[in-house]
Amino acid sequence: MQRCGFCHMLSGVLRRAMCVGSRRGSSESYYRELGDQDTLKIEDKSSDLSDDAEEETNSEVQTDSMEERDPEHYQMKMKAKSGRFLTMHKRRRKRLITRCLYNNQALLDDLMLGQVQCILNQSVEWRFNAFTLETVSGGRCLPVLCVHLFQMYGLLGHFQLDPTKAWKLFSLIEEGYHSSNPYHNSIHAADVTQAMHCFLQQKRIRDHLTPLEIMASLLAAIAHDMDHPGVNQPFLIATSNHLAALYKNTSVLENHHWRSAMSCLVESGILDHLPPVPGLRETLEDQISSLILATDITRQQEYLTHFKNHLDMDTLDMTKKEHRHLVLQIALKCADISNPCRPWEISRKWSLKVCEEFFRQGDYERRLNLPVTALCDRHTTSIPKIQTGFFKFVVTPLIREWHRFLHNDLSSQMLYNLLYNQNRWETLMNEEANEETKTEISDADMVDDDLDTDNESRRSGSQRLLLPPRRGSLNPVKAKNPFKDQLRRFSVPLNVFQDVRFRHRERSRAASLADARARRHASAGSSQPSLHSQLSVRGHCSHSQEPDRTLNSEKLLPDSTIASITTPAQAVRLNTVLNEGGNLNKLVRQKTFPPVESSSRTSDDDDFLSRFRPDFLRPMPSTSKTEPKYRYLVVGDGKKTESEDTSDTSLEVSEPRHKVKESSEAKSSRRDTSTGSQLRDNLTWVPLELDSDPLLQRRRKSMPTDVLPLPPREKKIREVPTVVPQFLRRTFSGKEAWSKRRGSAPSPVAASELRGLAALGSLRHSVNGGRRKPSLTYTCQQWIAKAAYGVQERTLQQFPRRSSLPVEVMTGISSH
Ligand SMILES: Nc1ncnc2c1ncn2[C@@H]1O[C@@H]2COP(=O)(O)O[C@H]2[C@H]1O
Ligand SMILES: [Zn+2]
Repeated sequence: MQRCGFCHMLSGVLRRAMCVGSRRGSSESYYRELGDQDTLKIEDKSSDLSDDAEEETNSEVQTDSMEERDPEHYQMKMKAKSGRFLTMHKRRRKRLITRCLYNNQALLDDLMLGQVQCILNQSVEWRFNAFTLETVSGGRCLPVLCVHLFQMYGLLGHFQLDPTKAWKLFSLIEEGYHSSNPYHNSIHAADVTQAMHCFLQQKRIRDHLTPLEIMASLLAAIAHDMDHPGVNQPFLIATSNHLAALYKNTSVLENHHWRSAMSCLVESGILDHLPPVPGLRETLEDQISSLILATDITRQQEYLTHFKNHLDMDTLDMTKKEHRHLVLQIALKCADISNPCRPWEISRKWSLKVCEEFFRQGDYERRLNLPVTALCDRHTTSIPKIQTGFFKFVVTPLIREWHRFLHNDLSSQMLYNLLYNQNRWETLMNEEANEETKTEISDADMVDDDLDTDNESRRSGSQRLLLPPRRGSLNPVKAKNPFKDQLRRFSVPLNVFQDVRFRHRERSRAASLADARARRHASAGSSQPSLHSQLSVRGHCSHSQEPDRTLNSEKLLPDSTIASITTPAQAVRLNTVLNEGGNLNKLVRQKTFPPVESSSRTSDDDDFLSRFRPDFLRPMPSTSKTEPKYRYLVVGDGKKTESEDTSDTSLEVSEPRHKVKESSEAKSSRRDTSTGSQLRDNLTWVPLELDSDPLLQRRRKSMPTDVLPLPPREKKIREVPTVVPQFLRRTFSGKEAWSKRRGSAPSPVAASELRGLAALGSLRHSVNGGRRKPSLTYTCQQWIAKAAYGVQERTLQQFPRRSSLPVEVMTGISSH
């Protein structure tokens, strides 16, 4: 492509400006120029990308003759070109030096560009390691990989995308990921993108895709977890996060991910120069949103059944747009949970990271005095258990179908790795179970000792009944055991541990077990570090060493996020971006938890919490025969409506229904170039104080809270709604604003908040006090339900209806 001197200079300035804006500063910013691969590539090369590309093209013309004339010089020149990255700013100068020393380029170049190139060359292989790319690219794995792929597929040329804007887009998306998340960070995005790239390269798919579908698939993979807060949807619901209210507790995170992605598209301006094909942009946006929404793991069964039906009946026709889209949705789903299918060393690393994130959430829940999600409780579950269950009930069913579809080397390799890895986790799980059994046996003996010498007067009557005193003669005194003061006695009923002395032991058990394991591994000369000890010890320490502080959910969220909108101005701006119409208070972060004192649960709490356990995954009972069981929110034309679904809500599947559509005005308003930064401006949070509020009295009159004598924990929970009006009053500090809000807003307590309360009382998994014996699970959905909510076969009807909650909470039907 010909460029005049002015354009040349301008593009240089733009690039520099882009790098100045980069989060990581100029010293780590660099810009990758062209790469070509022998893979699927869009043919249209009408517009090329940069002057360096031009240089390359020109120089290629001369290479043949050069090789003939001076082979040695030619070889050196090619080596110098092997790391084709240009660095900016200071690095540009350094780069010149390394160019002179091209013989030792890999050693001298501090960005290790040779290695980056080398890793990128493997980007179509299944053994690709995103962690390695992250290391060699100086922490920029996502934009580096994306530019490489966009160039490789010829998307930049085909859609006339400005490469500087492309780089900006990828950098913005990368910034949107929280590097503080152990799992949901930009490395995960790169990993999923690379997996998606592998799938797109499979013949059965590649031969049918349009450039638009390729671009949508890649963008969806890149942004599919953008701005993930590191906690799951039930946590957001339980803490009444405003996103949960905004998206009606439905695919909350996924909705947020795709909208965040859209904001980056707008802000980067990458689509400004799309060819003027009517509907191109809308189609691209629709595809991205639909692909990202499909990654909601709780809806896996829907998609899987749909896909399976096609495979069973052999009706997939890749020439049909809808069928290709379904295949891409499944491909992205597979890519999203493909870490168990990677080679063991890579897969294991992902497993540790995802579990670390789960356990962090469990710690937050514990500190917030919330019921700890089963999957996230480091004291009652373990990594091998989580992995075995996840591999077996979530990943295997999906990958098996994927293999049925692809039926080639890639899918065979994935399945092979999956089974191999699963086997390894099962072995670890069995080892763990054996260790626990041994520990229990020795514990039981020690407990006998303790109980013999214990002061009987410290026990309650029920404890005495459960654990009658044993005669000293039956329990000869043992040699002093180093673990004696640490181990929780699994063989003893839990209520024995209401004794403070035992409680301490319960908390210490994880550490002591881990210590024991670590010692065993060390003595066995195991070269592999014990992952039990790695995580349990770390987890235990972090928990036990935390000073008791006043906590709230905002403080505990790992990062400040878009989820942290606190002022009406911010809410208005976000509203403009989303253009969903009125009801601003939905967008204001609603604090529903009182500043929880970090305190341990009492048996009263346990009693209370075990009474209420709504199941969010199962159909809610309808109040009448004709009433729909579910309602899906459809946002269209700036209005909110509810579409009703009267179909059977069992695990059998229907077409994916959740689709948020926007009006064209909404889209055009989102396209305002300032909106992306508006979204990202909302990255602050304000600590909120909570006092009691007279409004509470008014509101609570409508709710018969005093029907039941309440245990202290429940009282605390019911006081939560006081916080909302108090907070809102503070937020809308002007009198006018306050009255304005009151005028347009629904009653101070929205159903979504009440759902949060219900969740609060419902997620307690540990009905037997933490001694969970996992029972058999059969399907992915059940596994997820069990893991995330601690719910298995029980249905909502089995739980007493809370008289203090309106019927909407029990039926799942929004009152709005
Ligand atoms: N190895 C794993 N073990 C357990 N859960 C996982 C694993 N990999 C992915 N997941 C879960 O599957 C979810 C897929 O969607 P997300 O990436 O949003 O979040 C992911 C995790 O919650
Ligand atoms: Zn993901």
